Amino acid sequence: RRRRQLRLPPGPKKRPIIGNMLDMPSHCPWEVYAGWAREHASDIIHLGIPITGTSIIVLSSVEVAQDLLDKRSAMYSDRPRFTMFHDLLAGDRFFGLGKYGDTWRAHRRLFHQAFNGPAGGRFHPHMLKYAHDLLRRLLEDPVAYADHIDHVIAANIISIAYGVNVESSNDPCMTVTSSGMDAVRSALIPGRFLVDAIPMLKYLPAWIPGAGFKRQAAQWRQQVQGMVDVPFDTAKNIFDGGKAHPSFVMDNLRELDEYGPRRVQEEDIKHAAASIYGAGTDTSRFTMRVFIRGILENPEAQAKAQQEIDAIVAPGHLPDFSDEADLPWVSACVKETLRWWPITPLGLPRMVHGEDVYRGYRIPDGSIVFANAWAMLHNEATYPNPGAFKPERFLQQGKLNPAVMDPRNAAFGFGRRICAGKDIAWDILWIMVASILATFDITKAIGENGEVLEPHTGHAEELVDFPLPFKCCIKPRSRAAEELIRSTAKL
Ligand code: HEM
Repeated sequence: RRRRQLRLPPGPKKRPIIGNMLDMPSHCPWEVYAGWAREHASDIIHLGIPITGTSIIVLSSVEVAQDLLDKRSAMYSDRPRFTMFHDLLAGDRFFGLGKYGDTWRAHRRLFHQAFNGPAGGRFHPHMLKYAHDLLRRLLEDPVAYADHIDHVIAANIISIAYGVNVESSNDPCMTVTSSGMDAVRSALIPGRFLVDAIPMLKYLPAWIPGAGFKRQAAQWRQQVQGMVDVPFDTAKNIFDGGKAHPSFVMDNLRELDEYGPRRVQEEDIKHAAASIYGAGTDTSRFTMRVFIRGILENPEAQAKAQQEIDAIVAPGHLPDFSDEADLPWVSACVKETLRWWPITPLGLPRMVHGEDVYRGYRIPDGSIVFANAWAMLHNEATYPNPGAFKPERFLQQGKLNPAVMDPRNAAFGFGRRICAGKDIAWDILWIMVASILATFDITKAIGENGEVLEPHTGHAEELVDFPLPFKCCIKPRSRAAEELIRSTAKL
């Protein structure tokens, strides 16, 4: 009872019954939340809607996020449930959005074995091959750069997950996964389905007028099933035919063959593999788009990174992972990309289990918690002039400056549910950024009358926040760069 008398964290004034219902931002909520945190001088704020029983906590500093999501992870590691997505579509099969329980633990373990730290190095040859494929595509058709990034990232992730080589966007592995992701994205749009606010509606029969969401859910369920089954079955057929390319699925199938289902289950391999695609594709491809957008803001950074590459990488060669330690400018560009425009600005939501007390404030049981990565990565005190794309902020005397917070500490989340692919995500981004900087100049597009076209600032706010495609000019740096790209081995 004493706990219940404690104050909630500060936040915008609540009206009777509806609380903050009318305050809920529909546009860039991360910026609005950061403004409220400043206004109330508190890096933990609360929003509530008593009539629906909704309680939202927003964390705006790395310190509070670590205190709660890391140090009290037993209470803060679950995800909220959305009736449309969880009950009618996908259940807990995608562990990143699923319950904090045994399935999550089993899938997370498989990820850990495959991707954490040095383990992810096994996939460097895949990443290098696809980075070179991107260069070839950019050379042939630079205008469609965004499509090439989308294709190559998706193909790269499929090859890491399944060991299947997809060359064209019409490959069934590519079309089913992309259609499955469309369904996942659509089902998770906040506020789109009444059934998320009134879960009882899920019991309506599908034929009843007004129950169109159930028919929609049935169609999306099939798309999601295709995304889970088709690439896995393709990989299994190749594996059963006696070939095994290094990949998440084939490595685990081999383990299943050797040790039986004691250590790993086929269903877990299959669903965890779908999570690699589900969680890794949009995040990585949109972050690459942010990189291109950022470089347009700061041509000097591009020139500096290129000078560094020219000094370190031998003529006639492209950057490789072994160059990473000697290319701090390239790493600074990737860090600044993650900081400048975090594509998951509010991370992925958590749900609190049990009443908690923090800094004298009451955190109600069942609250939804957002770690506002955008606020942390745009904090003036940590990153002066945060709205500018300035990779140099991470450098001191030509080296990475350890005193400046690594944006990975916020961009990939916190605690036990921190991004399970953060190490390979970094590697995929790093090698693509290094390869592009080594061979291309990216500049603003030129209009018909020779005028410089400023890239628009439009962005899409879905599950992730990302720049809508913008025009730019991507040209090989020299004849030698062009020849180097043409000389790379085809997939
Ligand atoms: C730039 C690329 C990426 C960004 C910015 C990113 C960001 C995030 C964030 C913010 C979370 C939520 C963490 C939390 O709740 O605290 C997350 C979760 C996750 N990410 Fe990533 N991610 C990226 C790439 C990837 C890749 C390539 C993979 C797969 C190989 C991946 C797999 C996952 C999974 C499975 C989860 C759920 C973890 C769990 O709930 O236990 N991510 N990611």
